[in-house]
Amino acid sequence: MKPMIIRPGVSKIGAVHFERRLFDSLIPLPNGTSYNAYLIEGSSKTALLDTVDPMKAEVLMEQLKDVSKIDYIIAHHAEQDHSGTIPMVLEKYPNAKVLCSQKAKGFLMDLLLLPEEKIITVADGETLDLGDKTLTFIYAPWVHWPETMFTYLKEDKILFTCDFLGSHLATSDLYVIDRCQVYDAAKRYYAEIMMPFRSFIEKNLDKIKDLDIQIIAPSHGPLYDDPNFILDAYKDWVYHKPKNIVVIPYVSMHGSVKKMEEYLETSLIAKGIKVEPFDLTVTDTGELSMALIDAATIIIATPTVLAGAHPMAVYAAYLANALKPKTEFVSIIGSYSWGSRADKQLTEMFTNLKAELISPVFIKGYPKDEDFKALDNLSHTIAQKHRELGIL
Ligand SMILES: Cc1cc2nc3c(=O)[nH]c(=O)nc-3n(C[C@H](O)[C@H](O)[C@H](O)COP(=O)(O)O)c2cc1C
Repeated sequence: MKPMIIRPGVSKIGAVHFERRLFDSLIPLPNGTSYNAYLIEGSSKTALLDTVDPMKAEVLMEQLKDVSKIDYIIAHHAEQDHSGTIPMVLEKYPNAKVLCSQKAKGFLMDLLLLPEEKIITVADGETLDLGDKTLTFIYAPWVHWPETMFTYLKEDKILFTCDFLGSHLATSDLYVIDRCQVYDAAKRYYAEIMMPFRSFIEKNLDKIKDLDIQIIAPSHGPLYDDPNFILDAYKDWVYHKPKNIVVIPYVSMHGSVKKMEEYLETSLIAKGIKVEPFDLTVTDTGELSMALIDAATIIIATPTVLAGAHPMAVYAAYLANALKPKTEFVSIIGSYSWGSRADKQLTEMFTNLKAELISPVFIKGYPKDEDFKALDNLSHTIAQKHRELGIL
């Protein structure tokens, strides 16, 4: 892909990775992704903002073919999808210096084996003069690593936010065109990457609130020429209370737990509650993570396997606990035949959640009348809790 001009002297380069389907050997990428780098050519100095994943190094090097000098490589974040091609760029431009936060210096040396003398650290708020363009570095710790920083380009009112506010979305569009598509991709990205750092996101949103921003340029996905589109979405995901939604990740081997889940689902819907069930055997973890953003209640549903919860239910509980959603209530439903510690095992996993535990419903075998009554009670309790929270 050819460089795309954002403003005179400012272009988006980097690579769009349409065919990639898994990130960090962990995160499904239904829409591919991109590694956005930016070239800022001032009247006296030239800066390259981030690089690309080494898988796409040749795309970046081709774009730099006619760029005669780079004075600075700004490394916003040491993760290799942005920093991994720095060594190759340094080989082409041996006089270039890498500018990064104090914390990033060690990471870049550890991860990429960059020589110390190539790196200059910048302080929070420090500026860099490129001639007719001025960069201000803004430390933004924990979105999503501790060393992350943003760059603000004063003359053009562009904020480069690296992973923050980005989306895993491969598109040839420079800016957001299809808002629904980008909203979904950005929400998925927030859920999987940013949600565990909600308190830091609040601080970082606060830090940039007085900047005059015309364009937000993240390191993944299209740029925002209407910054409020993504800022308002983040405010909703981060600050607003959870919604009247129960997410039920479930797994069933022979139908007992499935029957319990269906019964509970019907009972909750009848009370005016939205239910989002996820059959864990076929669930895209990104879809589940997105659902967790807004869910007031999470119910994990599992059979007993080797005295504990089904491994897929363990994974769902682990994920919910690791992502730290705003969820207010959690519970477990499940089935066993001779003995189980699955409910205890799962409830003990929710160490990060500030959620109230509603008594689990754990039954023997296939559900019977008294078990349906217990599920009705559970649904009644959830409705009451949602009412008290003011969301039902
Ligand atoms: C591989 C396997 C291991 C099981 N291990 C246990 C166990 O350790 N303790 C127990 O009480 N039941 C155990 N069970 C029985 C199931 O938990 C029980 O039949 C439950 O009702 C299954 O729910 P489902 O129909 O939703 O799969 C096991 C069943 C299977 C297939």
